[in-house]
Amino acid sequence: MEQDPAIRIKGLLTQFGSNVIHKDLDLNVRRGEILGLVGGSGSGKSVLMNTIIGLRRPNAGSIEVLGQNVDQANSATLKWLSSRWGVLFQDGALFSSLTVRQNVEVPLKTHTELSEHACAELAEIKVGLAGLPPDAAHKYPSELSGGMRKRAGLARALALDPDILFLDEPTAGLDPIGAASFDSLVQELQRALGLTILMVTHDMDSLYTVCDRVAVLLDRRIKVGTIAELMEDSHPWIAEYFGGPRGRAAADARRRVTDGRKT
Ligand SMILES: Nc1ncnc2c1ncn2[C@@H]1O[C@H](COP(=O)(O)OP(=O)(O)OP(=O)(O)O)[C@@H](O)[C@H]1O
Repeated sequence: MEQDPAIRIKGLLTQFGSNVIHKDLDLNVRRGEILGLVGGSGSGKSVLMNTIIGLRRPNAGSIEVLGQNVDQANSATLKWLSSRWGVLFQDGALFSSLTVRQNVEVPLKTHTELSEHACAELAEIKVGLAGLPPDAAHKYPSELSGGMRKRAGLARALALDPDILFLDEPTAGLDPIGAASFDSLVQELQRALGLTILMVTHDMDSLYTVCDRVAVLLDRRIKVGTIAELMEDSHPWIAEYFGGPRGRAAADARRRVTDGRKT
């Protein structure tokens, strides 16, 4: 029997005035998978993520995360849920007046009764887990490169050992080497920690390299499948997305890597 999904969305309606963003949208995110979320600009990817994490109430429909109904959750349940998920916002969303270590300590101090010393030690472990050198813990966000800021945001998202990670365009703005190394980190963390990951991305290489399945936000609803399955889809946007020049280039690059491993 299939396990309950980590996230179950049923019949979601999202609208701003007369502007309908999602309608009759269904989505199951399986436990332990890395699901990429793609869609045209303005199709509602960020709004969907914000709705799943309770920052916005759906106009209709239901959202369950780890078996709890988010839209009807009381503040205690929401607090519990927010300790079970970690979020990496697009710009890292770090507090600029706090060092990296202090940023990572924020969720620890909000959600646990740990001592100052234990919070500091745990925060430093998470900084290392996110692939940052130890001295980065004492730096301010303004002293870090874009890639390091993303890793610092990731360290904070991992602070409470979450079950689910939400990543909003984690490789945007990174050079190809930085992006590839971030992708590897995400994959390693998923395997080591058994995380469920929902990742909004426009990065074709990330989709091919790290995602188990891809959810396409299209015409206010979601179509989900492996890339191979989606490539069989006749919808013109999906065909162009995966069969267009960037999609083909990413597929070729992936094939070369896989062939290289076999020889
Ligand atoms: N607070 C708001 N009030 C009114 N409209 C909003 C609000 N937030 C988002 N929207 C609208 O919802 C739609 C979806 O926005 P969203 O930011 O989720 O798109 P997206 O798919 O993440 O786009 P991109 O890939 O460009 O970041 C857009 O048309 C946007 O203008």
